[in-house]
Amino acid sequence: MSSLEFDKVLYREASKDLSNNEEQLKVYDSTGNCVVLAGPGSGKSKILTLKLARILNEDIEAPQGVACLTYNKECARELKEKLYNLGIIESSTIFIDTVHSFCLNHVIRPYRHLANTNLPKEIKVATSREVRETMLRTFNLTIGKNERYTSSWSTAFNVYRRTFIERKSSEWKTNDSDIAEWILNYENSLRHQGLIDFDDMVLNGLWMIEENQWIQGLLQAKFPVIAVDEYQDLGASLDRIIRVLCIENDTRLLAVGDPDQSIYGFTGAQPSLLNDLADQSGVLKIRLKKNYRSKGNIVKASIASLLEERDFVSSRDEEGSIKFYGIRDGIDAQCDYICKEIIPKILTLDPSSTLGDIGVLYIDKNDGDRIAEKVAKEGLQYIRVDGNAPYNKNQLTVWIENCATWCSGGWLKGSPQFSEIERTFSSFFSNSNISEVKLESKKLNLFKFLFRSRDVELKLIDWLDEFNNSIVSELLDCFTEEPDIVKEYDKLIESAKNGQLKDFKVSSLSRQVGSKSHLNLYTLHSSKGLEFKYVIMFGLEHGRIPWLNAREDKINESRRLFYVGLTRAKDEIHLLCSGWYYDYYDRYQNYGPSNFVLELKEFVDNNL
Ligand SMILES: Nc1ncnc2c1ncn2[C@@H]1O[C@H](COP(=O)(O)OP(=O)(O)OP(=O)(O)O)[C@@H](O)[C@H]1O
Repeated sequence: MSSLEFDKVLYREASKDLSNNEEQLKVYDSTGNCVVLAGPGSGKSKILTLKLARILNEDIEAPQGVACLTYNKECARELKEKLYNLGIIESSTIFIDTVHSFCLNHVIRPYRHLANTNLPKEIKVATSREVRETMLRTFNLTIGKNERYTSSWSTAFNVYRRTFIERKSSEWKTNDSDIAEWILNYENSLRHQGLIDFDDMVLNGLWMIEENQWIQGLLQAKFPVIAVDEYQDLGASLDRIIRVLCIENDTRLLAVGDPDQSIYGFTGAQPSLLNDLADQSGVLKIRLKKNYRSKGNIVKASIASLLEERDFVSSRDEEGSIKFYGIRDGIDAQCDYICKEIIPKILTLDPSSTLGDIGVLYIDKNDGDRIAEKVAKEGLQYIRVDGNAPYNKNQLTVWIENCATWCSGGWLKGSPQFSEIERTFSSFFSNSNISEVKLESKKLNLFKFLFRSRDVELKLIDWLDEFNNSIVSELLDCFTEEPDIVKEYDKLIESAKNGQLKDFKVSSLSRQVGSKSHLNLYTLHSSKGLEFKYVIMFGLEHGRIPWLNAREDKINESRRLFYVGLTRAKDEIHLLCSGWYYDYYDRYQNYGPSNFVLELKEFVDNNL
């Protein structure tokens, strides 16, 4: 059997799963623009991957390809892995990456010389320090004459820039002329430094596409199909790009998303954009109704939390449970209760379960500090994803995680593939003057290191030490202009030496999600897309979720965030609150439990 035939058999096998779901089958058989609107756990990711596999095998022939746009690099990596499992190997005809990367690599870099833009000749991306400094300096020149710079100013700046994308419109100036002026000064200042930032990539990508029909034609010739995952989070610029290419032109669209899970308002994302796109003429709108993840009562309760009707039903027979705990004292007492009462009870009552089945979800990184401290005191190992986590994910740390995955068994499964690791490694040198011969010799060294380090039992710090000595220390020269990237790498090393990752093995670093022996600690935002048998949410106080005196759109977004947390659970939800918490000014306040919890409790008590 040829490898192509093998691929076809493999994805047909996988698509058998769809025979129990008429709506998924409609997506699978669609031939034109298709938008899938569906709730959590309904198989959006599954159908996106299967349909992409089918399109690649049946509808597209090299050198044409498919562009698949995702919310962030981690989503892109997950999608590549799922496609790989269906026999689809990344090649030059499959682009899977962020919208920023699409705009930079397929619009700005190739065509900016031929289009009318004010972008610098050499594209240099501003570091976060350069962005911060330029924002502050231009703020002081404009608004700062009368106001003090706070983080809410930078949020307002970003939301404005990402919402009012049409600079010729009257809205752009009139909505808030001070912020509009600040943005223009900021962008001019970046240009004087020969820099662009991430928003520039998407905005300029959009403007270039909109203003140049020949770019639309070239993109369509290269990528006759565009797929978008998590559409609800991708913001107004991406929405406009999709409309130009797929609604006003003939590029075929496959988009999946869930407006109820739109929780990134600060990126300019609005849940209405996806609903509106699905209603465009010529778009096949499909709603998936079965929830394969959560037991019945969890689906019912999560819908009730939205205060709106939804027709989702659980495909599971069992009921599932939602438990409420009013703890007298504040967040520390709740964390204590989780560690000493709830987790041991879960593990005792369900002996087949492990810490990896439990997700503890919270509002912010300070909650992460509180729970991590208590969990460590109890001697439990954990994975933590929030702003105070041992290190943040960036292109370098994610690449190191990938290398760790390869060493701890990935090499056997081809996941990740060495070619993927090698390609990212080469891309780090793209702005250096390294000769081909030298790069080849570095790649060989990388392969030798990874090959001799294939051992799941290796201590993480020993693996990192050797990796640093043989490969990474030299690689850091590529990031001299990106101190933030190096800072996160240093944090990773420090944490493996003396901090939270001290007793980790190399296998624990690699793709930590899904580790059986680690408790999962996540902010509600970072839990998106994940699922756990048991979900514990704490710190659910009024004033925290939602904020005190929040505007209606913010309250609605907080409600959706609460919904995202609830819908991560397969079997059981545990909700903790006390009413007490330390506010922004470090005052110990009691505004009572969150209304979201009170409303849900009433629903559960009366209906389930
Ligand atoms: N037709 C199907 N039959 C059986 N299981 C399915 C089917 N479709 C999806 N699933 C399973 O349901 C679970 C949820 O699927 P998936 O992750 O694709 O959902 P999702 O809609 O992307 O969820 P979320 O929006 O919460 O991230 C997965 O375990 C998946 O394998």
